[in-house]
Amino acid sequence: MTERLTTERLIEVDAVEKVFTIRRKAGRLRRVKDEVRAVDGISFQVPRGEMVGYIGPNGAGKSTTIKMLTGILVPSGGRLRVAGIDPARERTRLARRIGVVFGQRTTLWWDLPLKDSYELVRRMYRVPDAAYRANLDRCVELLDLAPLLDVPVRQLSLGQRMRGDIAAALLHDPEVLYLDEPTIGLDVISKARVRGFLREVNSERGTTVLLTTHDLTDIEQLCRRVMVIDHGRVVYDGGLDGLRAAGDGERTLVVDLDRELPPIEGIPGARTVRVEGPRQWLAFPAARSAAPVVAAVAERYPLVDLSVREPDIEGVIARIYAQRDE
Ligand SMILES: Nc1ncnc2c1ncn2[C@@H]1O[C@H](COP(=O)(O)OP(=O)(O)OP(=O)(O)O)[C@@H](O)[C@H]1O
Repeated sequence: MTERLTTERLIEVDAVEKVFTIRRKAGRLRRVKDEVRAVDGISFQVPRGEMVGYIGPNGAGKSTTIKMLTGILVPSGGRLRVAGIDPARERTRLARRIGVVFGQRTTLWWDLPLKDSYELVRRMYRVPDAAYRANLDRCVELLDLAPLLDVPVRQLSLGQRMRGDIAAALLHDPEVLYLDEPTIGLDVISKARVRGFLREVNSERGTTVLLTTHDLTDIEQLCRRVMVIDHGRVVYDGGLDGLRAAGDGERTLVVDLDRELPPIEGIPGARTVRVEGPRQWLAFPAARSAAPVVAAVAERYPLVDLSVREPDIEGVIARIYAQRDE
């Protein structure tokens, strides 16, 4: 039973802290120590097979968390387990079970053709031949890598290199994939390709994914669950819909009336924010149901058509950060 539970919760983070001590000059000779609490008591769990967004403003502690989850950094406090392994203690054993992509830098060998980098990964992780072939073929096909295999990494464009990096992280069949900004700097088409591939990896292979990004479209398209971190603490952990509500966001009811009319008035819990000809926009709290607003409008106005728009997630998150800073 215990074994089952530990394998189900693939990532376990319990009251984890990371404090950096930095020394800075204070006057001509004196140096003082400053402490930066990069991660300040974070707890969460990720079950096997989930794809979770891990977002937050610059300096929130996202990369530090991922570095602790890979074993690169040792936590100052708390407890971490990935696939039942303590990352800092057994970094090498863990490396066989995880894949990591840091969007800002490559893990590939700069001067080698892509396929030689992959060969090195195969040897490093002692990937059995059949599994290596199958994984490589799949990545080459889905990430369109065939024309790039003989090209030295340094000659690849950012988008090509990113696809190459993602493939390298998956050749040894990791159970967990950490992605730190995997779509940074990519054009629209490359982003779509990378997202499609990640969706496939998660749904077909059941790979658990922790995704850090500043591009909220990544989150909207890939993750059902999102964690928001700010000043080293988790300030939200839940579904995207709940996030919209938590940010005190508003949804918008767009109604088409059968003719131009003055702004709609007297709808409980809603206010008209825009009028364009026969079309009007009414804002209401994201956490509330649209049904009573629709019913109240339909009762008193000649309603022809309607739609409900979700709050813009970017605005919602900006509001959450602003609330925290207040
Ligand atoms: N090696 C280090 N030494 C000292 N301070 C550090 C170190 N690494 C990170 N920090 C500090 O810890 C805090 C969290 O940094 P981290 O890189 O984890 O943030 P982030 O959420 O990944 O930000 P970004 O979105 O900008 O990548 C920041 O204040 C950063 O300056």
